[in-house]
Amino acid sequence: MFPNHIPNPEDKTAMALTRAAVLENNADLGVVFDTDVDRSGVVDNKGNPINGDKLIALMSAIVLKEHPGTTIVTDARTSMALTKFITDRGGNHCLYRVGYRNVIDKGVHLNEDGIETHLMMETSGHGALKENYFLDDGAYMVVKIIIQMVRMKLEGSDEGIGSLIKDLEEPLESIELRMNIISEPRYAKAKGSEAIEEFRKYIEEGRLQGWELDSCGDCWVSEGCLVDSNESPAAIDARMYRAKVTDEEHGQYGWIHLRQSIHNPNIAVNVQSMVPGGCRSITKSLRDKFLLASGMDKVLDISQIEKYAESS
Ligand SMILES: O=P(O)(O)OC[C@H]1O[C@H](O)[C@H](O)[C@@H](O)[C@@H]1O
Repeated sequence: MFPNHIPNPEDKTAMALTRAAVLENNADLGVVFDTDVDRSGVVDNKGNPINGDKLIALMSAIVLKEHPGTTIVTDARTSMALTKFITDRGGNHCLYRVGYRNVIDKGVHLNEDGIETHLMMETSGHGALKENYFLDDGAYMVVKIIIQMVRMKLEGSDEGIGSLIKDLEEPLESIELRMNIISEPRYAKAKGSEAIEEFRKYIEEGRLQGWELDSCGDCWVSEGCLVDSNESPAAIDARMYRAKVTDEEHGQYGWIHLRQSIHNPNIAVNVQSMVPGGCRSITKSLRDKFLLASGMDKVLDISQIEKYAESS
């Protein structure tokens, strides 16, 4: 396909062109890799793109058939629906820090602690399996998918691989915004870290009503699993916290995740909501009750937040 699109399973054009090729050729599967083949995405025989959360769900469905009850580690940008998908199949979902190394290392440590963890995947398409020596390996993921696809065909099913995730709901709303750190480059990391810690403090002090630092069972998204007795954790490369957002009417209807970008002097804000307008109201609260209230708007360029909060 190259050079028709950039090699990236998160890229809409890459997925759309692969979808078109699958439909045109009546193919069983389309595959998208990044340049070094550690990230992957696929397209099923009906042309449905399977990347991000959907790829994690597909791999979870396959791995949970082979290893019932296994723990699956992902980064904390996955949907509430993915957690439900995994737990409905008897799995345990460990939400962890963004960055594929963090996600894979967490799986290694959980296994060392006797918590059987067969799959570690990031929404970016990075993924590793215990059986493949925890290697970050997109090609191995796709081989597993092809084997499952052939198995289904041999069993007489023409439904295609996408049928394994047909009950995965999609978040109604999902956004990512960025706030540049206003600072000389050499101070940007420290300022970013300060902003994220302030965010945590505001939530812990209950200044954002209905917001609570997110956990999954015994795990804290920010710190990793409490059961993890790893004595020499890697230095924290970027600070990040996810908060679940609830109200009386809906219970938990969304979450917000703030983190220092791994590559750039900015803060990434991810928000998901299961109710209409939820992302906007969460963004407004972030602006009014945290960024403006704490004075962090002087340290961060909040123009994207303003624009989204005021859009209709
Ligand atoms: O922090 P960002 O710029 O959004 O990048 C985040 C990404 O950084 C790297 O590319 C890592 O390989 C990914 O695992 C991670 O998801």
